[in-house]
Amino acid sequence: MSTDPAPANANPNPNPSASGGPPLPLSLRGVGKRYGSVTALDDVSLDIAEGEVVGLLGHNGAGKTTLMSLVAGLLRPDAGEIEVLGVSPVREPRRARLGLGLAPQELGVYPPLTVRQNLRFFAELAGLRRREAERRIEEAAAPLGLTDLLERRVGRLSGGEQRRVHTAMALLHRPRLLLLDEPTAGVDVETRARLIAHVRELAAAGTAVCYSTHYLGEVEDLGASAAVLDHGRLVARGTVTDLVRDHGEGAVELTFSGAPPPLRVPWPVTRADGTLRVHAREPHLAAPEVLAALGDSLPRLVNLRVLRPSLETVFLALTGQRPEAGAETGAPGATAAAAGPDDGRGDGPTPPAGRTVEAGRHG
Ligand SMILES: Nc1ncnc2c1ncn2[C@@H]1O[C@H](COP(=O)(O)OP(=O)(O)OP(=O)(O)O)[C@@H](O)[C@H]1O
Repeated sequence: MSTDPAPANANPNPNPSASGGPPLPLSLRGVGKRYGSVTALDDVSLDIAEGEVVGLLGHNGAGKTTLMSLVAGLLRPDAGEIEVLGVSPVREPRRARLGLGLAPQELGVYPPLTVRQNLRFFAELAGLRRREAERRIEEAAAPLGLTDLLERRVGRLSGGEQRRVHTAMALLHRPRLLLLDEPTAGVDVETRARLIAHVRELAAAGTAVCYSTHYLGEVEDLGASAAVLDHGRLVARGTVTDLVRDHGEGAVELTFSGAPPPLRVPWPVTRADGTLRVHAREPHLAAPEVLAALGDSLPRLVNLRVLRPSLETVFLALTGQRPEAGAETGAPGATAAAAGPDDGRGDGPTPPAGRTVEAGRHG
């Protein structure tokens, strides 16, 4: 994964509507949502401007799907205000829906019907007349590589092809706000590249896109900015460059056979799921000293990774866990074996809430 890409669509003015411009494609203010005793979203404020792609990041259960469902009017918020192009999906759900397209995480295709019949059905639901619908079907199918599959039954398509059909359905009425909930889950490299290229084209033409994913590389490929949810709270929002500057500490990551040993180094150390992370601004320079500090435990070291500041280390710093789905199986946050204060050298970051410094030498 490369770092510091030039964000193609960073939003210089986060809230044009507040300065008297046209309404934003999406505006959330203090939005909260609970399911019984579970707080799925807590005081979330987020804007998406015309032509902006926002990569919505967060671990399983962070609140991404809930956010999209609220915006699409499928759920009602318990607190706060949502506007889609200036229209409230709570007060005027039908009008708000006209401006948005949603491709939910769960596939919503009808296997016995052909691709064209599936798309036609959704075009009709979106209120398109027959001739217009046929034009839009061709228009949505081509960039997603579906033209040659239009007369095939969806049930006979591969999983990745079905997901492309599912995505095309959300595009038929040319929405100004597009909500894509993990659109590349389970698709191959080619489908992913095609989808990302098309999202970039749509954004270049002015579509605002909220794109949830567990693959951080996609945020950079999309030229997107990022919004990070952690336990229902929006913990970061900005361009990749800004987030890396503000939160992108580096780390030396060590994996051992058996339990990680205690480690005395002049940088903060955290442990999560059997992995030690030594947090240093220049991890490649810290690595030799970290190795030397292992002493008798060195033969048990099975992997060492130098994590240069990137969106991945931003995510780690903010959530305490790796980004990939299923990469971490433990509970969020790191477990402290022994707490100790920062050494005050200034080259190690202060771990955020939810992570505990394990052992830092006082120097
Ligand atoms: N219908 C529901 N009833 C009760 N709890 C729910 C319901 N839907 C979601 N939750 C809970 O709300 C929280 C947020 O879930 P949500 O599906 O929005 O997360 P997510 O970020 O989309 O996760 P994933 O990456 O797994 O799709 C989780 O704790 C989840 O268990």
